[in-house]
Amino acid sequence: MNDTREPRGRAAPAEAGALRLGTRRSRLAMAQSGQVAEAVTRVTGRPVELVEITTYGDTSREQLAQIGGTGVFVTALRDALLKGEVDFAVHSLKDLPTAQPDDLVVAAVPVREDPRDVIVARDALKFTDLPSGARIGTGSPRRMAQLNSYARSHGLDIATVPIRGNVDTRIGYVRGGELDAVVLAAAGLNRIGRGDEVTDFLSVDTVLPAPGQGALAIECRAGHTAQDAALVAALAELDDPLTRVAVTAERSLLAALEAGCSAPVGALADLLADGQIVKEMRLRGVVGTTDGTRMVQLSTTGPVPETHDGAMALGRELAAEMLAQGAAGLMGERAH
Ligand SMILES: NCc1[nH]cc(CCC(=O)O)c1CC(=O)O
Repeated sequence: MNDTREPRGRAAPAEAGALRLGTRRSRLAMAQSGQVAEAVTRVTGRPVELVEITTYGDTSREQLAQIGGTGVFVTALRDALLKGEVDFAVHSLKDLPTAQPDDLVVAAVPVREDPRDVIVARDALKFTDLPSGARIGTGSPRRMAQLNSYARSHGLDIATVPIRGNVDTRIGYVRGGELDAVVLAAAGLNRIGRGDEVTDFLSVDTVLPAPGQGALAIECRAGHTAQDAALVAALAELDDPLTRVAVTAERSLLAALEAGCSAPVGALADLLADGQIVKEMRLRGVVGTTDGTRMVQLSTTGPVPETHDGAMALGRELAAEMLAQGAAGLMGERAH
């Protein structure tokens, strides 16, 4: 067992052996890790072994996962990477802090899933068919702000109700009759095989998704050893450059607003195509108070940025315009 790796203090992946994928054990994390594991085996020819990383958050109550819990999990996965206990990790990009640690690198951002938010409502109801007085559960200030704003401007009498918990718990509120609907991300439901429970897709014109929603990040050590560098290079094959440029712009906007993953910020970069030819990219951003009374929503359209710096600049520029319109003053509050 004691091989030559030990004295270097950092276990490198065994040559041609299994790659170790660090994962949380939640249903969503296991599903997306399993899906990425298959893709990684396809491009590297190596088996992938899932290594469950448990944290205080996993062993205590689910609530913690909501109260800044994602940060706790990301940190635990990153620690395992840095210690050499695992070779790579898969994160939901929308839960990943915008600051990138020096010793780690996002080796791939695979093709994005559906970025939209959806509702799961009783009686297969569509969003606009929810009756007067309907109660919609969501713990996200971003979703609350936009749903309440839409309801105000369209004379819809609905109430957003703050809830917490995993997907099962949330959908359980609808099945149990406590709520008329809950809002979730299409991508998460699809990944755990529950996409058929969606009763309506919210147009991104109504609710802009969270920056990076629907996209994954495959993170590795930044290539200080030959094995690390080889893995980073191999995983690059799973990168989708257009998804990466879009999420880079969205996350740059989030960072420039100095907002965290629980802030009421929506952002989406989409590509305007002419047939198969991508023509331009449009970046939209929104910030609002959770009651939906005050919103700043802007967009910009231009050539698809050709570099990382270009995508970063696009996000920063839109954020600067939003800040000039008072965005900072709308981000102070939090959901109860
Ligand atoms: N905050 C929890 C979370 N983080 C990632 C997803 C799934 C969607 C995605 O990968 O963007 C979800 C669930 C949800 O918002 O419904």
